[in-house]
Amino acid sequence: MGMLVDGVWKDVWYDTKSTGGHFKRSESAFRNWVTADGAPGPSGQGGFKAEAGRYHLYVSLACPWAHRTLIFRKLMGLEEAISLSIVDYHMGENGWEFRGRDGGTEDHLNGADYLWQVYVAAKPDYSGRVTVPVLWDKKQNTIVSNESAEIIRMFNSAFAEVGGKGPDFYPEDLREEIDDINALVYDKINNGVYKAGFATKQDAYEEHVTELFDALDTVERRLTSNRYLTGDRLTEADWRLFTTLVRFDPVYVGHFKCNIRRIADYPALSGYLRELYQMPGIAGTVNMEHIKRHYYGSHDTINPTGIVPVGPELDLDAPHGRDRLAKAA
Ligand SMILES: N[C@@H](CCC(=O)N[C@@H](CS)C(=O)NCC(=O)O)C(=O)O
Repeated sequence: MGMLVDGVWKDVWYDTKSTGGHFKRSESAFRNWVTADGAPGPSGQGGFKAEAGRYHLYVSLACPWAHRTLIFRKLMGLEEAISLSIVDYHMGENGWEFRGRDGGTEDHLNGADYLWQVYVAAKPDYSGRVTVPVLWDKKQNTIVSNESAEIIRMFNSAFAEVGGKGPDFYPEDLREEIDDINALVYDKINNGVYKAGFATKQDAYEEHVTELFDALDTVERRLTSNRYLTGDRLTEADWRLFTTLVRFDPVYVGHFKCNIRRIADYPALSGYLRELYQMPGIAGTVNMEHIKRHYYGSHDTINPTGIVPVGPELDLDAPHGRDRLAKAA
């Protein structure tokens, strides 16, 4: 674990001293958008037109943020159009690295050993964290974006004319509702598990773990009468929640001490998790070995022995029982 300072790699853990034991996530630095015609998107520079074969995605199979982008690449039929490299599950003193073992790959494109080298190739004096996912442009040899929330919107809509297919997961008429639910889910659940798990003071941990479970209770109530978060249509809000839920019982309950309840204890959330997992193509994006080995093996300050627990037994293929709620539109 570390970061780049003026293009030089430094092995440092997150600073929680200056924030009273609270983990504060940094803003993503590369915020350009691929668009259908290459016009600038909501932020950054223009010039990134959607073209088949032009873009490359770097992911970790362990990471919930990168997992979103892998799901959208799959659901929008972009596997041929957007090539992929997968970092090793272990993140050590050099940060994310390419080792080509157990489902991880080499860096097919830039030939890097470490992901930080890809960031330096894009911006030689880059300072900041080196995170996955990364969307790389082979034409301009640079990083388009390292913000998963924005990459999934690009995959959702920019590639329709170059082979992208699939439903619209961010439909006009639901945008306000999706944005509202995303705000809660991001702050209290997706990032909430990290705020609990990376806290270094008891009161900081307790504050975030309590907020996390309040938010899970809210979402459970919503999913008791709604098939999906915004009603009967599956949207990006659901996929954003899914990548945290699927990691919850195997990792966050133990490793991040998010153990007030398990997802298995929530009837609606656990059925909903199984329904999403069982949708075509999704199980193939979930690699439980990478997920467990990464978290338990890479955070020395939390789990110094690196021992990976054997359990829990999970059966994500069990019937989900969600059919009794409204059918997907
Ligand atoms: N805002 C980013 C966050 C990505 C992120 O934090 N990824 C983690 C892996 S789960 C990472 O690469 N962390 C390395 C680090 O912070 O040094 C996004 O959603 O794309």
